[in-house]
Amino acid sequence: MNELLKTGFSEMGLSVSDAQLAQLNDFTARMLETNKVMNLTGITEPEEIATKHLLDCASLLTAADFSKKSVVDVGCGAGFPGMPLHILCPDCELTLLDSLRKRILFLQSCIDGMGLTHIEAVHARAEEFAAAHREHYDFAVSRAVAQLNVLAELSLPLVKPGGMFIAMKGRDSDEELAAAKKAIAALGGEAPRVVDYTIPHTDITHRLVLIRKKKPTPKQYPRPFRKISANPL
Ligand SMILES: C[S@@+](CC[C@H](N)C(=O)[O-])C[C@H]1O[C@@H](n2cnc3c(N)ncnc32)[C@H](O)[C@@H]1O
Repeated sequence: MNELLKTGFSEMGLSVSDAQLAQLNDFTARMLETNKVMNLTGITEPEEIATKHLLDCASLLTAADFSKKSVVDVGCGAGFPGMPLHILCPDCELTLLDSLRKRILFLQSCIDGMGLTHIEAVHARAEEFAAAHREHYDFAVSRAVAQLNVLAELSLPLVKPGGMFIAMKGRDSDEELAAAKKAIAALGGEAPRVVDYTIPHTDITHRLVLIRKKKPTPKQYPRPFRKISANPL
């Protein structure tokens, strides 16, 4: 796995230390061990973890500078993209957020066991977390959580004006983006900028959707989840 990661990061223009590689391995081992008793990931081959999880998530670092910035990972699941992002950029202030308690307990055990700092794992629904953390973060990031019009209402309220929401999507997301245009504008976001990338060592092309927040989100958002899903913006 280390050779794949080293050459992959180098292809992406990212530098990674031996200590960071060891941490990525440590996190992977903890995830696979816990995955035996808890559903964390369907990807269990080390090579696939390297490409489809670790290198994929590292693509965020090619699009923005997270150093010393506050970042929330909305719907982080087993820690993606947040954990690799934080291991590769340890001075970002990261909040891992998920509505499933057992995944947050797993992540807390990784934070404690690996001695990580500048990172917290929070059990909450994003739309409820916004009540106390509205416009608090420089960045929100998210992968594989919801359609963009719904995800924007979960994520953009957490971002400061001038900050950015980055959604990790597939390359086939043109229609989804078009359908989210109105929602993004209503929530205070600028029109998205899209960056497509191919994950090193694969022929998989994914997409970063970068949404700059230009003005505060109106107070009526986010709505309770039943309203968001029944009547998406
Ligand atoms: C398919 S998983 C994706 C996990 C991870 N982001 C990844 O790419 O591997 C979606 C995660 O989003 C979480 N989730 C869904 N809706 C949420 C919400 N409103 N607030 C917080 N977490 C949410 C779920 O509990 C689940 O862990």
